[in-house]
Amino acid sequence: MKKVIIATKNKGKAKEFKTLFAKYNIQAVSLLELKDNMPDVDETGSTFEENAALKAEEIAGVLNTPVLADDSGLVIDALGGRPGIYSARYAGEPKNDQANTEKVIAELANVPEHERTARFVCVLAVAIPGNNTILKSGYCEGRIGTHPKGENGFGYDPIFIPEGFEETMAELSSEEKNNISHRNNAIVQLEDWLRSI
Ligand SMILES: O=c1nc[nH]c2c1ncn2[C@H]1C[C@H](O)[C@@H](COP(=O)(O)OP(=O)(O)OP(=O)(O)O)O1
Ligand SMILES: [Mg+2]
Repeated sequence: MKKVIIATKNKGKAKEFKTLFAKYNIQAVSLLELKDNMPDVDETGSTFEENAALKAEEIAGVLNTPVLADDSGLVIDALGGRPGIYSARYAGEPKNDQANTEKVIAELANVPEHERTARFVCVLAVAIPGNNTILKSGYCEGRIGTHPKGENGFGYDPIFIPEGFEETMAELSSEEKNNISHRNNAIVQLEDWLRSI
C-alpha cells in the first residue's frame, strides 16, 4: 500500500487521516509513528495556508519525501473569526482542548443562538521536494452550543453543532463526522493528487 507522511503530532487528526485515506488505499503515517523525533514546526504564518505550508515544507525538507500537513481551526462569527489560526493555543500554553472549549463558551455566554454561527476550516498542504506546494481547503458550517457534550472526536468537537444536526460533533460517530467534516471536504479537493501517487 502507498504511504503518505502526515506532518502532525495531533492524535485526533492522525486517526481521522488513517480512516479517510484508507478509501484511497493509502496508509497515512503521522509523525507520532516515526522512530526519529521530528521538529515541532513554529506556526508563525498569518493564515491557515501559510501555516499548513510551513509544516509540510519543513518536514518534507527533513525527510526528503512528499509530506502532507493539515492546519485547521474554528472560526466563530461573533468573535470576529477567533480563535481561527490560534485555535490550538487559544487558552494559552500548553495546548489544552478542555481549556480552549471553556474559554469559547465563556466568551459566548451572552450571545443568542442565532448569532453563534461558526465553521471548522481545514487547509491541507502537500509539499513535494522540488515542486510547488499544493494547497486545498475544506469547511464545515455549524454553530457553537452552550455547553460541551459528547466524548468522540477531539478539540472543539464537544461544542460544535454541525448544520443539519442537533448533536455536537463529539456526539456523532466517527463515520458520521468523517462524512461531513472540513477535513474530509479538503481531502476530496486533493483527490487528483491522491489518485496520482
Ligand atoms: O476536526 C476537528 N474537531 C475539533 N477541533 C478541531 C478539528 N480540527 C481542528 N480542530 C482544532 C484543534 C486545534 O485546537 C486546532 C488545530 O490546530 P493545528 O495547529 O492545526 O493542529 P495541532 O497543533 O493540534 O497539531 P499539528 O499542528 O501538529 O497538526 O483546531
Ligand atoms: Mg499546530
